[in-house]
Amino acid sequence: MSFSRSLKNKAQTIWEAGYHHPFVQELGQGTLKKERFQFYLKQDYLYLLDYTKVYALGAVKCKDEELLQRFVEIQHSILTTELALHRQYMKQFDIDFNELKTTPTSLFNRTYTANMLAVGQTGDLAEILATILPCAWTYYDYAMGLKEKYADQLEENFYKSWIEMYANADFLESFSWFFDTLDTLVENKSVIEKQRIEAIFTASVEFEYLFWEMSYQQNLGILHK
Ligand SMILES: Cc1ncc(C[n+]2csc(CCO)c2C)c(N)n1
Repeated sequence: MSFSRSLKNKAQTIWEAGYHHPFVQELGQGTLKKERFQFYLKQDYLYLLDYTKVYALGAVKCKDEELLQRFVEIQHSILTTELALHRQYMKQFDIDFNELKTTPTSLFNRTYTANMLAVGQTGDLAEILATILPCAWTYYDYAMGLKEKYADQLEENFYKSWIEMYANADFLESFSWFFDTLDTLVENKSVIEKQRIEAIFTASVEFEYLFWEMSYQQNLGILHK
């Protein structure tokens, strides 16, 4: 198995814990409390705006035109397609879009994006790919798992469009690009450098787990009750 494809196995314990987190499982069953999803939606919107900036930092470091195109394309698709679905859900929940301007970004959310932005600033392209890859990969993996596990309940599930957006086969094509690009970028790296990349990847998988936990607890930070 190639270096990039084996990264999931390196983070297996926390990867599986994320899938079994009550937020994820209840989303799959359609039983997740609306307040928890509302909290998630607002925090995730704020998260995604920062997340797209990591692609911009990657774009600055691209020496190859095709790579540059990809970074900018993915950034654009998040800013359009993915955020559009979030806005649609906000409408269903009567969340005024302007509310986002006064919603504090939770302490943990800031920690996660600050970590990715730091890798974006100081890392090379392989490290940048390693920090952003778990975001796309865990979502695809979890959404595919939920779609299959709760197939007989999917039609009545309030969160069906969320699951279907992330269990989208189009992602597969982008994954082969992610995997192949990362494998090429690590070709001449030492064992120590590769270990650093694995640690960056695993940290993002852990951050993803904690994002579910934060949303389930609706935890803005220790000073907010
Ligand atoms: C906390 C958090 N992590 C990951 C995603 C999912 N996601 C973000 S961008 C993207 C597409 C390509 O990178 C996907 C699948 C999210 N919404 N929120």
